[in-house]
Amino acid sequence: MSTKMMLMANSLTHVRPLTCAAAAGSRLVPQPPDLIKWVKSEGGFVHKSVQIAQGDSFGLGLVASEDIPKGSDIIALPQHIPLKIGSLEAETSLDAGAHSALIKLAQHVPEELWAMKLGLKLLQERAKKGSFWWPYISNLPETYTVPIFFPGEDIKNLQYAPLLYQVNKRCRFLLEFDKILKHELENLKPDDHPFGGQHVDSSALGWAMSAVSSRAFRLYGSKRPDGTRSNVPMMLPLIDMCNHSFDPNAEIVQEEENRNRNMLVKVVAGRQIKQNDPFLLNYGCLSNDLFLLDYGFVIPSNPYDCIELKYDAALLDAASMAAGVSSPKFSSPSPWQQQILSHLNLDGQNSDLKVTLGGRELVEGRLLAALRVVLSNDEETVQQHDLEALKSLTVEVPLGTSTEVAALRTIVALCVIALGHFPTKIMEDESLLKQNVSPTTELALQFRIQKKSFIVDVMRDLSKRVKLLLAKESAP
Ligand SMILES: C[S@@+](CC[C@H](N)C(=O)[O-])C[C@H]1O[C@@H](n2cnc3c(N)ncnc32)[C@H](O)[C@@H]1O
Repeated sequence: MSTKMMLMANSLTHVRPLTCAAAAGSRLVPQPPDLIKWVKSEGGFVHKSVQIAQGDSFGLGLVASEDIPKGSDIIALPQHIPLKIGSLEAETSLDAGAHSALIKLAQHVPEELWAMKLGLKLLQERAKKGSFWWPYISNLPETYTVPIFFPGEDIKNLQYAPLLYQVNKRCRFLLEFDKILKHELENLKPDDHPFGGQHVDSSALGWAMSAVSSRAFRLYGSKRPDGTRSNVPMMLPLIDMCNHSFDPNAEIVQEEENRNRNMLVKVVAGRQIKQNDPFLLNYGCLSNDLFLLDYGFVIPSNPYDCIELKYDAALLDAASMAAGVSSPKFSSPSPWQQQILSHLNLDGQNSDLKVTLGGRELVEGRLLAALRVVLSNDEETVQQHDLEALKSLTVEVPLGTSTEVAALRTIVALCVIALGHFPTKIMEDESLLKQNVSPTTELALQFRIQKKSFIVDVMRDLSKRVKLLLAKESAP
C-alpha cells in the first residue's frame, strides 16, 4: 500500500471544510482571533509579559517581553478551556447522539494511537459552527511536518526500518479508519452525525492526529471515587504555543482551585526568565523517532536517542566472530544459558526480541546480560551473579575481562552491521543537505544523519571501554 498521503482539497462546500490546501507554516484561518485575549476572556490568567512571536525555525512560540522571576505564574487555564474527550457535550443532552457516535468511533482506535481518539473530538469541534474552541482551533497550524505527510520518496529517505515501520503503520491505520468512518456514519441521522454531516477522509484524520500528537499533554483528569485521578490527554490552548527544550525554563503544574475544587492547568517559571527569552517546556525525554513521528522535528545530538536491534542468534554469531570470538554459541546455547535467556525474555514462545542501544542505558540490560552469559563458558561464575548485576554496564567485568571485551566488541560489530543497513554515508547526506532540498527531504536527511552519528558515538564509547579494560589488565 502506498504510504504517501498528501493534504488535499476536498469538494465540500460547508463553511468549515475539514481539509484544504495550505501554505507551509500557515494557520487554519489567515487572521485567527487573538488567543491571549480569548484565554483571558474565559477567565484564564496570562502574565502581562507573554507574547506570541514567530521564531526563526520552530514556528510560533511564546516569548517574555520583560524579566520574570522564578516561580511566577505565566499562564493558568481554568478547567473548561482544555480540549479533551468528554468536555461540555457530555453534560448537555443536545449533542448526546453525536457524542456517543464519536465515542463509538474512538473505540476503533488502538490505545497506542491515543492522539487519534482526541483527534476525533478536535475534528468534531473544527466542523461545528459556533464551537466554543473555534478561537483556539483557528489558530492551529494547517499542516504538520510529521512523516505521514512526507512524499513517498522522503519516507524512503528516512532509511531506518523501525521508523519506516511506524510510519507505514500509521498511514495504513488512517486509510483503514477512513473506510470504517464511512461505514459507521452513512446511516446516521443528521443530528447524530459527529462531524455535522461532513465527510472526513484520511487526510483530515491525519491532520487531526498530528495536531494532537504534536500539541497535547497527558495530565490528571477528574477524580475517581477512590480519590485517584485518571490520566487524560488534553489540548491546552496558548500553553501549547511553547516550544520544546531539554533545558526548559518553564513547567506545567496542575493545581486544585480552592473556590470550586476545579483543576487549574498552569505554566510556571522554573527559573528566572530574561526579557526576549522564549518560554520553553520539556515535551519529554524522547528519541528522535518519537519526536519526528509525533512532533515533526529532530533534535541534533539528542541524549535520549536510541536504535532498535533484533536479538537474532545468527546475527549475533556473525557479529561475535567479526569481533574475534572463535566459536560463539548464540545459535546453540547450553541449557543453563538458555534458561537465563528465557529469564531475560530473549528465548521461548512469547519472547521480546526487540533490544535497544542508547536511551537511559548505553546498552539495554537484557542484551548486555545475554552477551555476557553466552560468551562466558563458566557456569559457576555466572551463577554467582544476580541478573540485575549482569544487566548493568556500571557493574564492570562481572564475568571477567575477556568475556567483557568479547561482549563489548560484539556490540561494536552489531553497530557496524547496523550502519551497513543505511544505503548512504553521513558525509554523502551532509553534502545532500547543502543542496537546495525540500523541507521534508531536509528532515529525513537530518533524521538519518543523527541516527548514524548516534551509532558511531555508541561504537566510540564501547571501543574506549574496551581499550581501558585491556590497559587495566596489562598494567603491572
Ligand atoms: C506544541 S507546538 C509549539 C508551537 C508551535 N511552534 C506553533 O507554531 O504552533 C509543537 C511544534 O512546535 C515545533 N517545535 C517545538 N519545539 C521545537 C524544537 N525544539 N525544534 C523544532 N521544532 C520545534 C514543532 O513544529 C512542533 O510540532
